[in-house]
Order: sequence, then C-alpha cells, then structure tokens
Amino acid sequence: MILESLGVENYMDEHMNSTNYLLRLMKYKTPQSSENEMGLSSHTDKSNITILYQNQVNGLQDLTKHGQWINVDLTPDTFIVLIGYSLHAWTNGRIHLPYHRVLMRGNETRYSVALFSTSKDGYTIKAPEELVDEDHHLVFKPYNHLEFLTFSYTEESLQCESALKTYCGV
Ligand SMILES: O=C(O)CCC(=O)C(=O)O
Ligand SMILES: [Fe+2]
Repeated sequence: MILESLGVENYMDEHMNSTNYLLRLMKYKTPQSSENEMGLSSHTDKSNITILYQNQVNGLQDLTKHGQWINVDLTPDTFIVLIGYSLHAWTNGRIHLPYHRVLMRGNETRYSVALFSTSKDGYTIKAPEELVDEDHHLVFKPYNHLEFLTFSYTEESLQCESALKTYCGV
C-alpha cells in the first residue's frame, strides 16, 4: 500500500526478498508508586515497519511534529503500524519516522507484541531514483543496514539527535 501510494510498487519483489522478520513479546512492570514510570524510553525503530499489538493496558505515546507527547490509546483488537528507519530512508524521507515511548501508569501489567520487518543484514538501503527529484533531493546516502545497526549502538550515535542523519545524511 505504501509503495503503491508513492508509485514505486514495482520494487515490491525486491522489498520482500530483502526483508526479515522478528517477533518480540514485551512485559512492562507496573509502576512502584502512583507516579507514571517510563516503560520504554523515546526511540525510533530500526525496522522497515513495526506492527504492534497490546493487551488492554495502554501506555504507548507518540511524539507529534510539534514536539508534544500524545497518548496512543487503543481499543481492543487494534493493531498499530509504525514506520522505522529503513523505510524512512528508502522512501527518501517521504514517510515520517515517529518517535515513540511507553509510559506506564496504573497497576495493571502491560504486555505488547511487536512484529518488526527488518532489512536483511547485508542489504544496502538506497532510495529508488523515482523518489529523488528537483523537489525531493536525496536525504540519505545509500548505506549498509548491518553497518548502520552497528553504528546505532555506539556512544556517538546515542548522543546525536538523528543517528541516520549523522551516519549517512546528505
Ligand atoms: O510496547 C509497545 O507498545 C512499544 C514497543 C516498541 O516501541 C518497541 O519495541 O520498539
Ligand atoms: Fe519502538
């Protein structure tokens, strides 16, 4: 759907062939006091796409473009889809990369399950030429996904505002 909306659905096979999947189950402790507690600090995902499902306990927050944290309160049986670094870079920055976090409140245990679709280790992420033009200059130089992952755990990466821009921003 995303590739179609950008008119690059002809890359679907390449995309599918370069993708791996990782399923992760998370359990968040209930806060020790009546104060809210950070369950997972602010971050962006390193996936192409993350699909999230949670039990009835809300807590996910999303950072708006205006810098405000908003609650993503989900009704039962709702899935949430987040865009990660790889797809953000591959689409030449056309799709917003959302910062998100989990803030725990109340006294119920929160469970969530996340399916991350990630680029295969040796894959080079390069925006297709169809997405680069006069109005959309290249935002990121082509980069090796595994090498970027290695960089993303370094002190330099943790200190900077955008690991991806620092690593391969044009
Ligand atoms: O548990 C959640 O709702 C969010 C999990 C998450 O953002 C992550 O694992 O990257
Ligand atoms: Fe995340």
